[in-house]
Amino acid sequence: MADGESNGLHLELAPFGLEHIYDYEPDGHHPVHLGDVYGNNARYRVIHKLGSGGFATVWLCRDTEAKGATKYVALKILMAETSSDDCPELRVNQLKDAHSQHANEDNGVVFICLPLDHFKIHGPNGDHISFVYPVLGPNVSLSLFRASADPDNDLRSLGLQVSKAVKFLHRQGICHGDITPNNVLHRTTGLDGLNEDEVLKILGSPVVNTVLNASQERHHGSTAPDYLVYPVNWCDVGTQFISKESCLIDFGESFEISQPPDDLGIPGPYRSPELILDKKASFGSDIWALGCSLFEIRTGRKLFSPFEDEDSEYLDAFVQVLGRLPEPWWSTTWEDRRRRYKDEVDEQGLVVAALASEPGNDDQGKKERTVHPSVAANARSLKDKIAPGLWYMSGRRPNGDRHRDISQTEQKVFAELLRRLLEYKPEARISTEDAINHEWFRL
Ligand SMILES: Nc1ncnc2c1ncn2[C@@H]1O[C@H](COP(=O)(O)OP(=O)(O)OP(=O)(O)O)[C@@H](O)[C@H]1O
Repeated sequence: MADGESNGLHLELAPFGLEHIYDYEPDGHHPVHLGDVYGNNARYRVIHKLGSGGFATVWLCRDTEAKGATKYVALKILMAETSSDDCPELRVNQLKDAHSQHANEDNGVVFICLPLDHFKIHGPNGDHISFVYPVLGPNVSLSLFRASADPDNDLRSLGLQVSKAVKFLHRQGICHGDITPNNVLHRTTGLDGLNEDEVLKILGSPVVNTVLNASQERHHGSTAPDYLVYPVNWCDVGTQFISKESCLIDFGESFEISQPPDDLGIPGPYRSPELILDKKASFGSDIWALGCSLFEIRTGRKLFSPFEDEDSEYLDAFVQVLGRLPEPWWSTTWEDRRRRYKDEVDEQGLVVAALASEPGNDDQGKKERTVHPSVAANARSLKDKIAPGLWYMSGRRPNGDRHRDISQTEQKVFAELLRRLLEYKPEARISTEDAINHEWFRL
């Protein structure tokens, strides 16, 4: 029941899907309650929660100054400690300017979530930079699969939209730094113009989780809210409100190409080899993450998802599918390699396990053949990885998994695109400019 003890507070109900209660302290999250108002002239009134991440909470608000029809917006409130005047998320303002200069071009900016407004909130935990964004829906997920008459085409189209968004960013000299399917959300449609009751009927009424102190009583401090709010559950929202158009969010890891950071907070499955081995971030690391994301969008599965979330396990997963790493990574930089793999590859160019018990060894492979068919456990190429097709796992309903084959032709063409996005050396990877002209997007 308890969810973090550091500020002495805990939650009455399960903490799943909620921000950490211990992040409600000085420099942390701003405490928000339903009905609160923010912005100039108290313009934005909170009516629901849309989500939270490691650095922010995101709220559904009614824009009370909208003329004519009702209008809803998403209010993203950054933690105070990430609200510096040079915080990466402010880069979206720069993109907004670039957008107004190139408004009429088909340049991918429509697939980037640009702010409508921004301001600071002064609260008990500090000053919080806050952005007003359009209200977006779920990340690329079952929703589309549920609704689509032609999921193959729709998923490729989503892939093209993300690629175009990244192309636009790179043209502006900006790397996103955190390209993952979690940061690609569907746009919503049909909410503006409805009254608040109607919107809550569609999205579900907010459910709250009371914050308690060590004596199991409601707390009375100012740094935490009285309750946390569970976010909208998009699985229960009618697909007619979820558009087939997508939008890239979260610029919290973004950087100018001229000033790359020493590392990125991007999750393991999307980290490129040069990020892991040389701590180098560049356009190339975005392209690698785009390749992993396109695979996941199209197949519903992660391309690289070792059992343990550790660098060496990811490198292992790469060489199983993509072959030996180039030098000096293979012989020098990846210290654990010699323990795992022989120096030489086999006659087909595949890596050879050094020990009988290591991944890549056939005996190990045989044991793994009993796993779920969506897991291409013995895949030794990108085509092998794609071969199990599109899978959506439903943790919610028994037998709720959904499957769809991917044609042999598409497997071959898609593997060819991924191979070019996932070249080991970042400078050898295809640019987004060339990627969007690839045959896969025209199937
Ligand atoms: N404009 C939006 N409309 C609807 N929901 C949104 C919007 N922006 C963000 N969200 C939801 O809020 C969650 C957190 O947002 P975001 O990823 O931008 O926060 P963060 O703290 O910067 O994230 P992270 O820890 O993932 O880097 C998202 O995963 C998404 O579910």
